[in-house]
Amino acid sequence: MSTALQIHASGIKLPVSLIPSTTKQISRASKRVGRIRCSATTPNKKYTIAVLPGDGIGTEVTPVAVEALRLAGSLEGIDFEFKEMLVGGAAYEATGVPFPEETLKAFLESDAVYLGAVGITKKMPSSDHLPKHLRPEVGLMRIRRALGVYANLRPITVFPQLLEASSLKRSVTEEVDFMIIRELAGGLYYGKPRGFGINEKGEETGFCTEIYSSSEVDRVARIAFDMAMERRGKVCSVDKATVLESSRLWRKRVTIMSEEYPEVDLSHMLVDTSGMELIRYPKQFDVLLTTNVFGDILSDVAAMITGGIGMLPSACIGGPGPQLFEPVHGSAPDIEGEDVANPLAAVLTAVMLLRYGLKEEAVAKRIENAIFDTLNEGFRTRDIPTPGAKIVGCKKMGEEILKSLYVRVPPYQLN
Ligand SMILES: NC(=O)C1=CN([C@@H]2O[C@H](COP(=O)(O)OP(=O)(O)OC[C@H]3O[C@@H](n4cnc5c(N)ncnc54)[C@H](O)[C@@H]3O)[C@@H](O)[C@H]2O)C=CC1
Ligand SMILES: CC(C)CC(=O)C(=O)O
Ligand SMILES: [Mg+2]
Repeated sequence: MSTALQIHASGIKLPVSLIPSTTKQISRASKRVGRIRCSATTPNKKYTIAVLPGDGIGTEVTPVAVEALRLAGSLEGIDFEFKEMLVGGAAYEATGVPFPEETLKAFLESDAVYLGAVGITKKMPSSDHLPKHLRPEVGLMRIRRALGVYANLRPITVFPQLLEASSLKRSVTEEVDFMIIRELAGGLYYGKPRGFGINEKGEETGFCTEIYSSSEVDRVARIAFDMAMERRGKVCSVDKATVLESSRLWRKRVTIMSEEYPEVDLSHMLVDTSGMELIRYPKQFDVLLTTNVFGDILSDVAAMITGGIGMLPSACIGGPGPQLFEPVHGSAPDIEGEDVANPLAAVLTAVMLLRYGLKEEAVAKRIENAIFDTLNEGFRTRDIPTPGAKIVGCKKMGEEILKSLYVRVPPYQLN
């Protein structure tokens, strides 16, 4: 079905006058399109979301997620206020620091924080000339710290439409569905001492410290065990306990925690083996719990099961206030500005914001269904090609998701 389209401020085209903000508008639109089925009422709930597009493709994929949230929310009687803020290289350029005070203040008034990506860009292809505290990535690390989030949920879910998009065989990837839980607030990325020095031979050295305390391990392990209870009851804890003291403590605390969860089957795996097992037989995993650095690396490996890094969303949870939601990918300077980035990781991140942050499952389901439907219609970005697919850009993919939300919603998916 074709609908007139209007260019929204974000550059994404929305179906004209199908931008419902009131019940009347929705029912008018519904009559015109004839296929809209929704349970919208006058907006009765309002959420404020701090939105930080960041750098590179972060600025391209974030508007898609925002428009999906706005539209799906309005269909469920939820009104979002989006407060756009600076972070990373964009913030450094405008304010001289990658994490400005105003951005932090905005967090305190928000119900959730959404971040696109930070990092190097075509304009700033390296940040090596900057002191560490001014690098774009430090903006993100500070945000995670400021929000007190310590568990990063990275679901590895294979869409059946994308089985041919993976570099792995269908028989390996089919029906894979597991959750990587990456410790996010400690370990190698934050440990002290760290820095540069000169050794006894007069050579330059660089050093970092991986340090975990028992409480840091316990709190993230609890999230993993609780999640396993809701899923298939298995936790695989990944470490390098044969070599690292920090991993020995990790393994000990996870084992102690497992005593509180007799229904959960706990196993331990060394990180190098886990890299291999993720590619050999990923179906064995249900919840994969691991440290900050191992989780960072293994989730990019696991991305290839799903088709690519453009498919992985994440939720950073556990903090006392608003939680943080960010796609797993970075600023991708190699494709920045070309309108080819895959926005699905960003939109799936919006789903996680709704599900884990705001507990608005109905809206989350609407967006999830719209993604499913868009893939069913054959639309793909170029990073996830499948035979016979229609390869489209980032904006067009966004428009198709919005159309799925409005127009193509299969009846079985809604009330
Ligand atoms: N959460 C964050 O903000 C993250 C930031 N970074 C930063 O991003 C910058 C670039 O790092 P890279 O190693 O290049 O990692 P990257 O994730 O930005 O890109 C890796 C590769 O995946 C592709 N890719 C990434 N996202 C994609 C998408 N949505 N659609 C299609 N293709 C996609 C890129 O084109 C590139 O070839 C660095 O400054 C890094 O520190 C990296 C990872 C996460
Ligand atoms: C700034 C980096 C630690 C970001 C990253 O690679 C990630 O969180 O996956
Ligand atoms: Mg990473």
